[in-house]
Amino acid sequence: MPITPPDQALEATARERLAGLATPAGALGRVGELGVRLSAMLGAVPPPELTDVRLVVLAGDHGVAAHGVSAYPAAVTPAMVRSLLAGTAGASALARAHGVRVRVLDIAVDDDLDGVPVEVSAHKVRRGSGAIHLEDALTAEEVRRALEVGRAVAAEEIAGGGQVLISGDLGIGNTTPAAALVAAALGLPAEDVVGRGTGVDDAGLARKTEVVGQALRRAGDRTADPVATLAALSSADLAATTGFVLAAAEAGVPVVLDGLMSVACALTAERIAPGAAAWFVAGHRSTEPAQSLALEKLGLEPLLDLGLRLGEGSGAVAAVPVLRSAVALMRDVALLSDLLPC
Ligand SMILES: O=C(O)c1ccc[n+]([C@@H]2O[C@H](COP(=O)([O-])O)[C@@H](O)[C@H]2O)c1
Ligand SMILES: Cc1cc2nc[nH]c2cc1C
Repeated sequence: MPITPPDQALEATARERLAGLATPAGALGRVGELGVRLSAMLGAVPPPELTDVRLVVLAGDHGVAAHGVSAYPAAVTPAMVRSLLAGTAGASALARAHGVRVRVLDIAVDDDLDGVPVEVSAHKVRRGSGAIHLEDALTAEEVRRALEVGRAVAAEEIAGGGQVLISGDLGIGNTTPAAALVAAALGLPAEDVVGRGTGVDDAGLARKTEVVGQALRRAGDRTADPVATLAALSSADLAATTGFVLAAAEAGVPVVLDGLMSVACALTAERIAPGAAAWFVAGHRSTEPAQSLALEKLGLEPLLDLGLRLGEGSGAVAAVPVLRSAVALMRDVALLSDLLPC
């Protein structure tokens, strides 16, 4: 589906309102710019209060995790799914602090998740995804299903009243396929995109760079096509995340992007449907180099830069108060013309 950009006329009206506020010209800096963008995206000047912001964490495991690319074992993935469900993960704490709803979905966790509510795995595509340096992450049919799952979940959240969506990720090893997606999209070598993820040492970083390089060579010229790239180099959870952000952009609903996984999928969505990035707000800058490279390509400047590298949607959730600040300024500040005698 083609992307309809945010309303240009509303953006112009919002820009006029910002210029007329009882502040020195430009004094609201990028918060003012965000207020203008949110007005256009949310369809009103001033924009409505953000009372319904929704985080969906799409979890999955990755074949590369068995090849020395992470500082942690794959057993962490199901453990953190349970923690998110219990409300004890980092993103849970931030979401509670900032009034953000959290939904956790098992898209490709390599575990039965016994005892976890069945709806958490209702959209499961498969257990784990292929080790991308040795085999394709997904079949073409699995890519199609994962994209569809992500789209369906976004549609559910929008139908339920979500004004702003956030995609969160969870899965040991996922910074390896995400870095590969960015390298493929930007035509960069492995050395430029690979970071330390959960904190691998120098030997781990070298292994990870080799894995990404091998994966890119294996994918060959399929990287010219974004959907073929998802089959070769991503995972079911990353393909679902791509479908999630794509469907939000198609529906004209803003998405606050998080760290590397969220931004790699946003970049893939922009490759599939040019113009999607107009609906994305960069929540924060991750420490992963590929995230910054992808944000630059998307033309997005992150709101926060706090050295976060947690994932789970945490950086995007931390940025929600900045979005609410932008909305409050657009709504509640007087016009200078109303304060000055004529
Ligand atoms: O959001 C990020 O940019 C980010 C950067 C580093 C690590 N993470 C999280 O850590 C896990 C992946 O790290 P790794 O080293 O196992 O590839 C995964 O669960 C992510 O949510 C997330
Ligand atoms: C403990 C832990 C929590 C996480 N949350 C997202 N990725 C993670 C990775 C680890 C290792």
